[in-house]
Amino acid sequence: MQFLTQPRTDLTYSDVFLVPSRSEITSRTAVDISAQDGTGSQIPVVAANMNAVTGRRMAETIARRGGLGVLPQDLPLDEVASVTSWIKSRHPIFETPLWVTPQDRVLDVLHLSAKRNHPAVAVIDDPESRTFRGVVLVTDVEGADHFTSVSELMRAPVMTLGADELPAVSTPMAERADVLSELYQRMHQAQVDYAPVLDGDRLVGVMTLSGVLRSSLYAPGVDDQQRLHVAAAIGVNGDVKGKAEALVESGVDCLVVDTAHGHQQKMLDALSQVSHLKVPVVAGNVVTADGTNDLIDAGADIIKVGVGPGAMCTTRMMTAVGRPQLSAVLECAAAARARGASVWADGGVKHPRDVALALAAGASQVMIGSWFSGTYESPGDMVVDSSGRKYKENFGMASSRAVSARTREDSAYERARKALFEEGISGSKMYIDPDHPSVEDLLDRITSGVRSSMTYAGASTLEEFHERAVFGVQSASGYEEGRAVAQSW
Ligand SMILES: NC(=O)C1=CN([C@@H]2O[C@H](COP(=O)(O)OP(=O)(O)OC[C@H]3O[C@@H](n4cnc5c(N)ncnc54)[C@H](OP(=O)(O)O)[C@@H]3O)[C@@H](O)[C@H]2O)C=CC1
Ligand SMILES: Nc1nc2c(ncn2[C@@H]2O[C@H](COP(=O)(O)O)[C@@H](O)[C@H]2O)c(=O)[nH]1
Ligand SMILES: [K+]
Repeated sequence: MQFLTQPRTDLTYSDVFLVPSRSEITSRTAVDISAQDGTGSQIPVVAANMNAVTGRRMAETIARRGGLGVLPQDLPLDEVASVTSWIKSRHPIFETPLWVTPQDRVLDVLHLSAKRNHPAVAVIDDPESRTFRGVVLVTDVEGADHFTSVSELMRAPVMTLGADELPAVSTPMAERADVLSELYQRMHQAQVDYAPVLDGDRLVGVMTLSGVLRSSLYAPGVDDQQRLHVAAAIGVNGDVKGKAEALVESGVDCLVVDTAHGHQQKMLDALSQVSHLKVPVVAGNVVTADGTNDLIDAGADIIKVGVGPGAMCTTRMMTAVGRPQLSAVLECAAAARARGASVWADGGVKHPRDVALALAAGASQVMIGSWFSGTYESPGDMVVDSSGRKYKENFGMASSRAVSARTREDSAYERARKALFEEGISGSKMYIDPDHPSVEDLLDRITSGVRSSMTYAGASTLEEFHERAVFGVQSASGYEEGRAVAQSW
């Protein structure tokens, strides 16, 4: 990468733009956006290890589209093991259905319908047999009496699919896309946007119309047994070796050792406890070449970069410590690349352009928290405000809310002591974008933005994107000029 003119100050994403250059790439779909950092991610997007961001649904959904979810360090080990085995039992192509039984009520359907962006909930006899009975449309339950039973509203689906009609995950991508594009046409013509997938009379999945399209475009992120992959985080305290080994034993594919100040002795000690593990080890957070080199020396494969850019983060206001994120990524990526290691750019991403900039600056992947918390798939409950807008609550991992939950078992004194060092906000409303309510909608926007950005630079891989990128520094009005104008001036 290069700058048009060498900057004299540290910069963040909004401070820069990318200059287009001559391109031989004929289509935005012809570029490869898989991450080359040993994680097997097919798109360079990671869901952050934050309690309000990544749970089982987020990790599953993002892996099906080629990204990676990191389960937070606050989940007990047995819970991580159960979530991991659940994710690994999900189908890499069929979407996971929301289901109720005929005895359930409208209330149950309404509660479930906020969990995924599906237009219907399947009805099965019972969770063991999973014998398929019909569907309840979300539009049918809206406005219905909350205690009406599912059996009264249930209807036959317009279309069902046999599991053997759909391609297997081992089917080559081009062949898979052919089958799925035909299926898309069939569903579109029949005006069907939701089809249960059956094996005999057993419900094994669903395909939504947008899911069919996505499965033809995105390859899932899988382990060596073709099961969806997942990462998990640990902190630097306690029995790091024991915890890390237990996570890997339970099937976690990538380990993230995470603390606010990654360039500290406790982190180096923690890394010495986990470098024998046969999964990629990510460590952070740091913002300097020195920090990057020390963590690589201690055994990390991937360095997580970012102090203070996070939307829930008050570190810079509390301590003045951190560094504008683009410069942090540039410096750490250069250091890591010189050692054959990689960096993840963590925090501060609000638009697809920020992802493109981090990748152009040399990151192998980009970690996103708050933006993803305002989606159907994040773990929080959907709340409706007084004006009828839907939102979810988000909070920082160093906020009093997270710290008081994390230190539940400590003595009152220890809890009070730890509560003093609050570096995050406890309550933030993340509104659901009505046009892009699902994390998959956000992934569509991010990946199409990145693909397009790469072709403007004439790059067919992320490696070439980093090599060819030309950055310019812009004024605040330069940034403003790039924004769309929603009404006349
Ligand atoms: N990327 C970022 O900018 C930041 C991210 N976070 C996130 O918050 C979560 C909690 O992290 P964390 O607060 O590190 O908690 P951890 O539970 O991981 O513990 C951090 C340990 O490091 C010690 N420590 C020494 N110096 C510092 C320091 N400057 N800041 C924090 N701990 C320090 C602490 O000791 P003692 O308590 O005795 O001081 C404690 O033992 C993580 O998910 C982290 O990623 C938090 C802040 C910034
Ligand atoms: N200083 C703090 N940083 C935090 C806290 N919780 C999370 N984080 C960091 O933010 C990123 C995600 O950034 P976002 O802009 O996408 O939300 C996350 O991965 C952490 O590194 C916190 O309480 N304080
Ligand atoms: K911030």
